[in-house]
Amino acid sequence: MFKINCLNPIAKIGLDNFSEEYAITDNYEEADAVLVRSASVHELDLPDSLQAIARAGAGVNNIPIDKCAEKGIVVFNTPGANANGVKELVLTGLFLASRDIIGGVNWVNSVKDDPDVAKLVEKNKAKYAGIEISGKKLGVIGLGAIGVLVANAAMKLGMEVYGYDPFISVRSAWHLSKYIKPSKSLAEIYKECDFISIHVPLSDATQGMLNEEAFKMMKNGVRILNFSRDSLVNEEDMIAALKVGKVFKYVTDFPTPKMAPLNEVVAIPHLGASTCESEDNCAVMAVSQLMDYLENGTIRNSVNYPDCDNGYPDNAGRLAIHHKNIPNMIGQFTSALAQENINISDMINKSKGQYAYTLVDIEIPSTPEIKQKIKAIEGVYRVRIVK
Ligand SMILES: NC(=O)c1ccc[n+]([C@@H]2O[C@H](COP(=O)([O-])OP(=O)(O)OC[C@H]3O[C@@H](n4cnc5c(N)ncnc54)[C@H](O)[C@@H]3O)[C@@H](O)[C@H]2O)c1
Ligand SMILES: O=C(O)CC[C@@H](O)C(=O)O
Repeated sequence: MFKINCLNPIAKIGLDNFSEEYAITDNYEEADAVLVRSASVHELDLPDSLQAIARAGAGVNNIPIDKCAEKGIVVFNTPGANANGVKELVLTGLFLASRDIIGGVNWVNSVKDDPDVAKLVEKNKAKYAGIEISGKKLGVIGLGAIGVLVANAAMKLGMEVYGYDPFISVRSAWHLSKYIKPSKSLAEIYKECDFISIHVPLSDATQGMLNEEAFKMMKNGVRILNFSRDSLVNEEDMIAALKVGKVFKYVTDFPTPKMAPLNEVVAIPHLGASTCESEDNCAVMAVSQLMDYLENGTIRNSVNYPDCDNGYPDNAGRLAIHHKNIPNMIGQFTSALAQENINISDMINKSKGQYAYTLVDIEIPSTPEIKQKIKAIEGVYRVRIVK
């Protein structure tokens, strides 16, 4: 029986896919695997029972992925599963940034009981006027699952779209419209674009990338959209740029105490992935990946371990070994098994950065003694008996 703990509410359609071999537990400390959305795992201990964490979503900055890797805990996410939900809100954001729609609606609410409201509207509406997005230049930074959908959709709405992503995947490149202009530098995006939307993961490399230096290069009155993570933007620098009108509107899915009260900021309560469809897609994908990992040792869409699939374990035994990606690990595994006169019937080894993963199928059922022998090898983080 595998015990699953949910750190956030997870869509029922996903949880319903767990077979009777699984039980949902309220006790994180005894969980074999955890499902999470935005709850932070950084402050939590990682119990020895924990084998996997599945993020029902894209961003994994709420999970200590290296610490997990070193304990042999595989961290999954669900690439693309909520991308359409986010894209639709980004399109909404483009329109909210083009005229002061929120300011105007709030003002109408403040005068709604006035019998002369219709006259007041005609007298005051100019304050909330703006521009059309058609014909304007949009810069999309990060052309992954979301960025590509945003770029293609904005192009269809008549925008001239520039895209920047030095690490674009083949899959994304396939899906990107040929009408999107590839930018060679961020500077080109900053200098050319009337609207800029950022779709990169938060990391040491991207933290604070929209800062004073970047704003200096931008057009006066640029509109900036951030549906990725708050600290991609340097808050003080953004506030300064808003005050002088360098940035006309900042639309963000991540309100902060300093940003939320500003008139030039449209602060949305992290709603990007909050649609029935996105929540269902993420839950179904996360649960499927967890089950395949727990039952077969298969890794799909992990952010700290490599993809690795040796199918259903149809030999007598299977060991899943998490280890450092250094020379002579496989040699030591095979020697250890040979010393016990155990024949290997199949084996697969994959690596991702400094971490590696080996699935070894053997001709006898795995035992705690075999597990212990492999675990004793220097550089091994975890050994799991799959079968
Ligand atoms: N608001 C929400 O509810 C919501 C929902 C989903 C995702 N997100 C956020 O959006 C981010 C993107 O999601 P996604 O599904 O498109 O992820 P993704 O992994 O498919 O795409 C990210 C893209 O950013 C690119 N990239 C990385 N560093 C870059 C850099 N320095 N400059 C330019 N491009 C760079 C990568 O090459 C990749 O193509 C997530 O990491 C998450 O933080 C927010
Ligand atoms: O789960 C959510 O609501 C937010 C998800 C989103 O921020 C993500 O990175 O996928």
